[in-house]
Amino acid sequence: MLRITNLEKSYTSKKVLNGLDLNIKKGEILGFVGGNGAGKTTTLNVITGIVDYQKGKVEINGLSKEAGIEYKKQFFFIPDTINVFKNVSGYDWICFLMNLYGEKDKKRFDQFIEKFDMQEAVTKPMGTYSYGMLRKVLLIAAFVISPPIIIMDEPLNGLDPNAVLVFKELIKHYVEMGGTVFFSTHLLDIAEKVCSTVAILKEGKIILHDDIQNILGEESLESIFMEAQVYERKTSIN
Ligand SMILES: Nc1ncnc2c1ncn2[C@@H]1O[C@H](COP(=O)(O)OP(=O)(O)OP(=O)(O)O)[C@@H](O)[C@H]1O
Repeated sequence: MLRITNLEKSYTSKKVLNGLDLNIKKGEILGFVGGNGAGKTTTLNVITGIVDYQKGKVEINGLSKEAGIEYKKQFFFIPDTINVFKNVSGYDWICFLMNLYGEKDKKRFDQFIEKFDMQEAVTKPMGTYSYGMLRKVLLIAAFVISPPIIIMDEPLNGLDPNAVLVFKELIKHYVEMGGTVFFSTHLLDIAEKVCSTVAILKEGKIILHDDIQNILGEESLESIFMEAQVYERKTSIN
């Protein structure tokens, strides 16, 4: 579904991604973890075309960014920092996105608005939204559009407990319907509960990518993560 090969990215003289390889299969819910500054956001920004890179290859469903809009239609991205049209309502904005992606299921749209408890806010300008409300609008857009892969940077930031439950439910349903999820997180307990696979990024490379069951065994993801910061473990996917 998503294949990254030998990716290198530097900001001026600082090399952040150093030959990163990652192969995400259809149906995976991949939790992308790594210490502060490991390069998670940079990786997501490279995949989604927000920043450029010096070397390597990024493909989604065999398409690279040179395919233009067809490449962009393969994913929906929820960034950590959200810039929105302040005078446009969440409702109008999602309608616009649905048109862009060719999605027509308004019934599902209404259901998701209700699930995220956004009935009142959704018709108001997005400039009046709290951070959590903006995150909910983006999640509603992602699940309504339902592209081949949903990519998210710290998707649980700002969500209340009810929204976290809805998030888990909708991810499960989306993957059952053929979707793939790739998200960065610092919340290892959530990753443990939501993800089917985990990839650990260290010094610009993936040092572990495996099924959550294989990784966990007797240990928590937290202790695996701490251990991986010290010792490199062999990746068994890729
Ligand atoms: N625009 C930029 N210009 C220069 N350096 C940058 C830029 N963006 C990120 N970096 C550097 O690249 C490295 C990786 O940053 P990145 O935000 O990708 O890490 P991260 O794993 O997402 O971190 P965190 O978990 O703290 O959010 C850091 O050392 C950061 O200082």
